[in-house]
Amino acid sequence: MREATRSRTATFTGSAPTAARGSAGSDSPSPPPAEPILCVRDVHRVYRQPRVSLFRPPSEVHALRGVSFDVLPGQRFGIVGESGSGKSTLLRLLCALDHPTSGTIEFEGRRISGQPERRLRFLRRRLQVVFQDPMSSLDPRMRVRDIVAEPLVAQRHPDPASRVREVLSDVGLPADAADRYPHQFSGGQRQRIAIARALAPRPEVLVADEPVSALDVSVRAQILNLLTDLVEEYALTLVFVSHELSVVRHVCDTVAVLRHGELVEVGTAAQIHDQPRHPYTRRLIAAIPTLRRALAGVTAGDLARGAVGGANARFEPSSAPTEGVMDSPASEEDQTQ
Ligand SMILES: Nc1ncnc2c1ncn2[C@@H]1O[C@H](COP(=O)(O)OP(=O)(O)OP(=O)(O)O)[C@@H](O)[C@H]1O
Repeated sequence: MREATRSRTATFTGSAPTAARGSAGSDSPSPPPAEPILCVRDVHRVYRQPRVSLFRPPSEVHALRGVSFDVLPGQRFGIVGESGSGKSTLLRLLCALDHPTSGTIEFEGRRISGQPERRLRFLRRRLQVVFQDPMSSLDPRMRVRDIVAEPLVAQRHPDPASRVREVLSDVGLPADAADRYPHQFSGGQRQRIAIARALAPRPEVLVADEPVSALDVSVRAQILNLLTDLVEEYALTLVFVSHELSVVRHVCDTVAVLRHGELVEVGTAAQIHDQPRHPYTRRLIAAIPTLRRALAGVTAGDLARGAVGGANARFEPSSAPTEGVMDSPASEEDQTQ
């Protein structure tokens, strides 16, 4: 059965260059292609449910079906798909929090799939995750200082306290935030804490799992802006998972479209948006309300270059990608001072 599925597998390599890496002049010889930082090959994940009663036979869910792609250093790689398409499953595999039923995943050429935890220590600092819901990802009994310091202590950082202060400032939180507990913050601020914790050990890869979808619409733009700024500042490789193509389009330079556990299309964000090849991608684009579609035509690169709305153009709440109404001003709640 696995073989039958494999034969339907398409292989993609996300090879779009990032804006950050820039392009050589037409006369210069092109630089050698970068080695992928993440390499996913023919990955399947089958969830097997044991028989729980005489009347309930064992069942299987084939959540990923032969997924293959590369993520290059510095790339902002978006994975988009509807609910149940396998995004969270794929994300857990990329972070080695779960392992494929078959296929391989490598981080800088070192296999991380199917490895015991003791062989994954090198990965834990270098790849960090921001989860969807900051309320459930932050321990309510711990002060922010200890939450953010956790990965630093694990790696025996020489001065966790000063690194905590530094990274809290990087995410726009006041210094006294360190003494408080997660419930004393707004949703947007809690996501800033989660981002601070992820960035504290200075990872090379940041994986973000629907990082704004649990947030109030009025603070989503602020968190997206913060993430894109920090990706630049920390020279991160970003893997960004979302069910909203318009969000992915804003944040990422490369987009992979996942449907029923298969990658149906991978391309530059502009290609996917302007010339989608797969009918499913076209349906995702058609599902973006018209105004959003026009705004989604503005690339993050345009914004960064100041080609739209001046040099300091930002995602505004009214243009921030969302499913819902986004025209309300940024809430006072998320002001950090
Ligand atoms: N632990 C599990 N046991 C059994 N089936 C699972 C498990 N986790 C996920 N699935 C199934 O695998 C498929 C893919 O689920 P997954 O959560 O990866 O999708 P998703 O795209 O992240 O969805 P959502 O956006 O709703 O979170 C679904 O059919 C889901 O029911």
